[in-house]
Amino acid sequence: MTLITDIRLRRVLDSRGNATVEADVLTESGGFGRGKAPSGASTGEYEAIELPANEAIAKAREEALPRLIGEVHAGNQRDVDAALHAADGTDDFSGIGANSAVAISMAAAKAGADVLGAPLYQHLGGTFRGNEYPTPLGNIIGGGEHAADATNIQEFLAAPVGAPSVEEAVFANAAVHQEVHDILADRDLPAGKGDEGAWAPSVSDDEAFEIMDEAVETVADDFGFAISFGLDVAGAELYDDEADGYVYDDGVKSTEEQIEYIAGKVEEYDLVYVEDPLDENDYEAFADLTAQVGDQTLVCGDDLFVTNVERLQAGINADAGNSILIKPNQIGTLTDAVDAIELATASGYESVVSHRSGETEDTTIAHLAVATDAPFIKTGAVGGERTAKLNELIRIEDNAV
Ligand SMILES: C=C(OP(=O)(O)O)C(=O)O
Ligand SMILES: [Mg+2]
Repeated sequence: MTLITDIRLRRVLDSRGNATVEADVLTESGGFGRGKAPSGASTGEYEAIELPANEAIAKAREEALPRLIGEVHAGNQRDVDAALHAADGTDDFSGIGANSAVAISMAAAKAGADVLGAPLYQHLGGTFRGNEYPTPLGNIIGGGEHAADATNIQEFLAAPVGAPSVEEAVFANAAVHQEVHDILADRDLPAGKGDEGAWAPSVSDDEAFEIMDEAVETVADDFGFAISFGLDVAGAELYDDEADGYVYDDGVKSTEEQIEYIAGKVEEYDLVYVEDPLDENDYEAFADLTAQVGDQTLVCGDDLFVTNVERLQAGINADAGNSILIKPNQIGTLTDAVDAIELATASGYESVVSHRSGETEDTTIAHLAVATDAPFIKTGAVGGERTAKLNELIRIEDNAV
């Protein structure tokens, strides 16, 4: 029933206005699924390779489609993804492009779910999955590679840890976003938005910490539950080999100073989440910070682990971090992403399923987070390509998909 009978690939727009790959998968019994590849800006050095959309489409048509159409069942996700790897023939999807691979992988999963008549999260997670919903981490203030002339730290993320439901959590994050707008207006600080819809004011990181703290407290009082906050430092973007340290507007921090700085902020603001606080090649520094604050906060590897089981295993061996960011396009297929989540869970690491800064209206990651019982999902706070996932989570919670 789920035998793949056709795959169509096309170029569509992402949220930055760049071209990305959209895949349609059709099955023998009329099942249909559509997936779109997102795209990063602060990409990790070890990520799977995204090709220009036209090139990725041409390569996938030539190499992958003959191995999938009439050959593989969309309901067997591991077979679909193994065929994508075989068609690619490299370690990093540079043959057909991770953008073609992930679009086809997600489209096949949706086609499989369509034939089964089940929601995607049910197809991916099975009937024995847990009944947890992820807490959404909402990007509220940001800079780094996502906005010019703004904070050095890439993302200040609201974390509504006390929310009684996904719906309340999503609305709390939107309220924090609005509250920050009001605080910025009171301080006469004009702000545009970065790639993910976060405010991108020209303020110091210290001022951004203060503003976040004030905003989450105000909204927590209004909503009546705890809201904390966290960071994506995107440390690899700040680290500079020549400077031998982390380059901030107000000076360079050595690795030891960076560890001390982040540990200090975890204490001062009770941060619940710190992503990529250090460079993507520095397992040792991650381990040092984790030893200091890992019992208080999630120390999450994004560019460090790139959703890759080998890099995650190296981190587990080194006690580096205690959680992993999961971005399916960073590794190329849903199977690889789920393998990383399973290794993380088995090793006591938490998984945080994530969007990219360049996004589409695709909602697969909302389903993946629920399917795998991920405790957090990072998918913005506002903006159509972000609310596509947030609203889908609300629907999943409401049994309305
Ligand atoms: C979402 C992120 O940004 P990008 O997609 O640019 O890597 C991130 O760094 O976590
Ligand atoms: Mg990151």
